[in-house]
Amino acid sequence: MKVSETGLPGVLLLEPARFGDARGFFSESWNRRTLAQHGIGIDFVQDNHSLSAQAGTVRGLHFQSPPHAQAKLVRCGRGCLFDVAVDIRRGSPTYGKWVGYELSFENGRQLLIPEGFLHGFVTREPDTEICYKCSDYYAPDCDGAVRFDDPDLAIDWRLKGEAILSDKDRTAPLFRDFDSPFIHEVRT
Ligand SMILES: Cc1cn([C@H]2C[C@H](O)[C@@H](COP(=O)(O)OP(=O)(O)O[C@H]3O[C@@H](C)C(=O)[C@@H](O)[C@H]3O)O2)c(=O)[nH]c1=O
Repeated sequence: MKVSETGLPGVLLLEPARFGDARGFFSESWNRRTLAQHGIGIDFVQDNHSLSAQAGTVRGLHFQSPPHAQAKLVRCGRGCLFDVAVDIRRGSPTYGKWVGYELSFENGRQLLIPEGFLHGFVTREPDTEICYKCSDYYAPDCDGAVRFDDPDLAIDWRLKGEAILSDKDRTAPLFRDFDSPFIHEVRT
């Protein structure tokens, strides 16, 4: 397992080992002990899986507020997607900054997104599946969103045409009108 830091402290890129043979490959997609050896001790309680039929489908940018904030460990089960995390911890030196990585069935990469970040993705291929572990249960009352194409966030989604969106995501608030429930904790 290779673990790399990203431009946002706490957001990590994980590359689990793959063991290829004549049949295909084997890979441990999640191993609590291996992650603990890398200092990642998140207690995941829910696995999510969604399919997006068309390339250019955007889901996000989403979060759940405390007390049901979620850390997420994201991977692509089929196809290819561009996965994005945005720091929304007020007072953070990287508040409003984003990172994005291509996660695909081919590359097997995973993105670890802690609490206090927006999460979203765009699919690059038809019939793309995303699988992610969450550290808290779905809590619709704590569900929130920010517009994926917000001009202040200026995320480069590299979309070729119009994004395919849910009604919720189409009407999400702009970042400047968004009152983040997260505060950056300074560790001494
Ligand atoms: C997220 C979620 C949704 N649902 C239901 C609610 C709704 O009827 C249906 C579709 O929900 P949504 O439109 O919110 O699904 P989607 O737009 O895929 O939402 C997801 O987007 C990505 C980017 C995330 O990071 C996730 O946390 C989640 O917010 O599924 C659950 O039952 N459990 C869940 O955990």
